[in-house]
Amino acid sequence: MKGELKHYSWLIVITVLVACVPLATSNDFHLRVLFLIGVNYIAASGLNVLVNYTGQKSLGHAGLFAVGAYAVALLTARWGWNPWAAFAMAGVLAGLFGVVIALPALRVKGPALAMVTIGFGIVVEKIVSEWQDVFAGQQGIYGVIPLGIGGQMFGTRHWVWFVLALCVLLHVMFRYLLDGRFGRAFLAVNTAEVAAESVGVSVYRFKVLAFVISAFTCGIAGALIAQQNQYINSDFINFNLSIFFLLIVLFGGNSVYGPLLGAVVLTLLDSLLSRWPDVQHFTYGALLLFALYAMPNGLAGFVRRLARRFAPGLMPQEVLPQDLPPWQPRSLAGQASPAGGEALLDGRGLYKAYGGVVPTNEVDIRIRPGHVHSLIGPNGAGKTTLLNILSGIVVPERGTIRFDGRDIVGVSTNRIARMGLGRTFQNLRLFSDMSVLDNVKVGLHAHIDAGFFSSLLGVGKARRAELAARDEALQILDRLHLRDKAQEIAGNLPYGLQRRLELARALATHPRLLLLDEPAAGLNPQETQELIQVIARIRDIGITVLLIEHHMDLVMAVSDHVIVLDYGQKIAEGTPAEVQNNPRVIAAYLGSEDEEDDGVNDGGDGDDQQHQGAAGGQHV
Ligand SMILES: Nc1ncnc2c1ncn2[C@@H]1O[C@H](COP(=O)(O)OP(=O)(O)OP(=O)(O)O)[C@@H](O)[C@H]1O
Repeated sequence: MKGELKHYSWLIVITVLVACVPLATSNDFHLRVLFLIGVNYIAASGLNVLVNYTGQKSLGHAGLFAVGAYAVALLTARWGWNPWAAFAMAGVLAGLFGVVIALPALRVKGPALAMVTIGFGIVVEKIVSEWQDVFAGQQGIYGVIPLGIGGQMFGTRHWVWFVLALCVLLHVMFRYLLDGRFGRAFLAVNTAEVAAESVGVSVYRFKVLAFVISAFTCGIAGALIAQQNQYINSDFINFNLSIFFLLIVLFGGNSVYGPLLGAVVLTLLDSLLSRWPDVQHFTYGALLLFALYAMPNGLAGFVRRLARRFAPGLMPQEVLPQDLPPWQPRSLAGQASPAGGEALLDGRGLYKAYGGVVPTNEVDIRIRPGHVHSLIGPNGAGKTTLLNILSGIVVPERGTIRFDGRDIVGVSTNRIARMGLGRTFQNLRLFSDMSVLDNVKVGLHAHIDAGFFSSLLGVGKARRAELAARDEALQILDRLHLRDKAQEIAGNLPYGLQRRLELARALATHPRLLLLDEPAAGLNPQETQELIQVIARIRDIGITVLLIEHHMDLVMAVSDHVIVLDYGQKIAEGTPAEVQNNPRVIAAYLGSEDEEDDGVNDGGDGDDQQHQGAAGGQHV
């Protein structure tokens, strides 16, 4: 991990300094502010995963804070639970509520998601203020039992030390989690959901997980407030609290350190302005606007930019290993290929319509292992739709697909990717804010043996798996001559290299079958020549390829087998030479008076479809 020693040295120094504050002062107000900074950091540390990493903006997390606060209140004051057990249960219950609000979040995005979370916050607010019998509304629940050790309840100092210890623990755990496989997957879901699915990341699972993590930390924060005050009432739970939490993470910025910066600055500001509530709300609004406008990456991003500019030595830069052996795809070793003439992928009678347009019309497709297959056809012939069907992005209305002996119609894209079907996209879908190396590491996601808890705790196994993934990602980059770009931001690469990076990411999934959607689009002639060699090398290492291309030179140079689509129907297939001389193919590309009579365009409402010949020079 980057700058490990330096990080822990700083962490120890800061922790010791903060821990000394309660010894140096007995001023209750100052200690209370310190305690609140810690509580707000705890709430924001999980919300950071949801908002900044996964891109899900929530305006209802006061509701989850309430779940934690009322859980400890009811469990200890009403039902006599041990305060530690109640504290732990508060986090668990809030986590479960996180699943509840995650479910609508899987269907809606952006402003609609914000509305759903606001709705949740309002419902909780109403319940705790109106359901007097249980939650006692504004009057509140007294007698909440605080935490303590050996029968001694925590005093103000102990609370500060306890919250400090929790903050340090959460910081270390989130740093492990977010620097590894899970952090990359959250960011991937945020940047390009379809691409994340295509490399084996379940968007569904990671969105739910992010909600659960954020709910857990907000629940813990609520429990801390209720137990420290020994009291909770409905006035604590309001929309402003949700805004405050969101503001901390947006203002803090997209980094493990963001919530800390946000919590320190905004809690101090909150304490300073608490005497003037009107100015307080105005200031929050102004800060939010300022943060979004001037610091799109928050305070952490701003500090990072300053450090890069004025003190680059402070920025940790991972030292990458040199002289790694050439890459060999692990998953192919020892895997039996389908025997003899058996197809690796066998699609039959595939049909998909969009209204009157039928881009896939009763198509049969057989992909033989170890061969390069090309899928060609005029613009709008249905090539990308067919690729989307094969990779699970589009579900066909009819037809069957067997991949490697298993039926994959209706199976999620991420599961199909894990079975060994990798792909690239016609319009690049890189994780453009991540480094080149991290893009490839996301490709390796399903092959990194590090579960949630071992990643969170940074156990040896997870860290070794991370290092192995880094080395393998470098080997793949080396194979595609991108090794020297490993630490650059993917979105900053020239277009041709971005295309190559997408190919590297797809290779990292250890595909048995690789689908390439117009891999030469936008490449110059030299890059296209290099791509021909790359595809041949991919085939030589045992990966079967199906590619869509308009560049006929490339198709003819690399293909063992060519399939031609027109108006959603397969009109020809065979060797490049056979297809090249097929009159139906020539007619489809150049147009022919006999077209109508040939029945080539019988599929769907062909007349409605835009049917253009291939671009100049792309004749068969
Ligand atoms: N989600 C969709 N909704 C409606 N129509 C769609 C959708 N996806 C594809 N189509 C239509 O299906 C037809 C085939 O599109 P597709 O992208 O599969 O063709 P293509 O052969 O890959 O074209 P190109 O070579 O231009 O990329 C087009 O008419 C397109 O507008």
